[in-house]
Amino acid sequence: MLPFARVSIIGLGLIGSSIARAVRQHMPTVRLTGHDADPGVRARAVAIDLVDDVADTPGAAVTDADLVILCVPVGAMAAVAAAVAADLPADAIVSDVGSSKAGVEAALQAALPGATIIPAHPVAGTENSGPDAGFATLFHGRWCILTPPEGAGEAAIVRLTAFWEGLGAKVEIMDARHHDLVLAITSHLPHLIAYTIVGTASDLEEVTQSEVIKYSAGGFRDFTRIAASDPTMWRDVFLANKDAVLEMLQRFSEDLTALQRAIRWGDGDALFDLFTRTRAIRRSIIEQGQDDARPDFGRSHE
Ligand SMILES: NC(=O)C1=CN([C@@H]2O[C@H](COP(=O)(O)OP(=O)(O)OC[C@H]3O[C@@H](n4cnc5c(N)ncnc54)[C@H](O)[C@@H]3O)[C@@H](O)[C@H]2O)C=CC1
Ligand SMILES: O=C(O)C(=O)Cc1ccc(O)cc1
Repeated sequence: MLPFARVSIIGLGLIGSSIARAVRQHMPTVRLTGHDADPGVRARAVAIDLVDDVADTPGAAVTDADLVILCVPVGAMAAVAAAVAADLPADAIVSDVGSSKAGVEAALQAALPGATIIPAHPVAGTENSGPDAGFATLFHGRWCILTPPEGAGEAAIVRLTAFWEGLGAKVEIMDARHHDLVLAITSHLPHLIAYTIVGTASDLEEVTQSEVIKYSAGGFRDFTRIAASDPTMWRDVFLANKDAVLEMLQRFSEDLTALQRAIRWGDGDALFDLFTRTRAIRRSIIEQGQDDARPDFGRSHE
């Protein structure tokens, strides 16, 4: 039996449209309703037949839903939750897909007192955005972390777990604060570093932009993919996960200073030891089959 019969998706960009496509593929009898604040996105959702109904308001999108998933930037979660509050069925489960969790959990609980709220984060995505960027296989074999608030009912957690597993994801349950610390080092800081290095390269006076583009082999090229990620989404993530990101940034700066010293003093052993340790980490990621460099990643569209 399907965990939900009527799913409402608010925010029809990369993640919302990927969920819609995955639901269509894996749970074809589910009735899908969607809403997006951008009229152009709503029109596109109708044109590509993304969902069964595109609602003009957030309230109209949730009136008969048994699962509502908020797929908007984390800074917009509070406003969207407030906008659906009056029309939310009493037995509906409200979830989200935000990349940071503690702040979103607090915002949803404040806007929707008494509602069943189970925040979630599918740790899968690309640097692209919008309804055309999504694809049905995005969540296949990827982790989706649920961060149920204290006292959340077991039945709701079980149903949301079944939903994400039905879309092909592997589910893990975690405390929201711990989630934010883990993701600060594995996702948020890498994005910050990519934004920085690409910004630094574009500000150089002695190296032209065309040289940077022309000679961007390997390393720099990979950074530019990450640094092409959505500005609104990532602005919101850094503001929302401020404490954990600053903590990780502090540690990173200390390690970078140590590396700077090793280079200055010609300490080849220190460099070699670090690079040997990091190579082993990459190899264990590949051994566990979690390598995003698989040929179809981010390119397959259903
Ligand atoms: N991009 C990625 O790789 C991943 C993103 N996430 C999270 O998923 C969420 C959505 O991200 P994407 O789908 O990538 O972004 P996106 O930019 O592709 O889509 C977001 C959509 O939300 C709409 N929107 C913004 N404010 C709204 C509001 N107040 N009411 C209704 N619609 C509104 C926008 O018009 C846009 O169509 C974010 O919270 C992000 O942190 C999670 C995992 C991966
Ligand atoms: O494109 C990439 O490499 C990503 O890292 C995608 C991504 C972005 C944000 C998330 O919260 C989860 C995954």
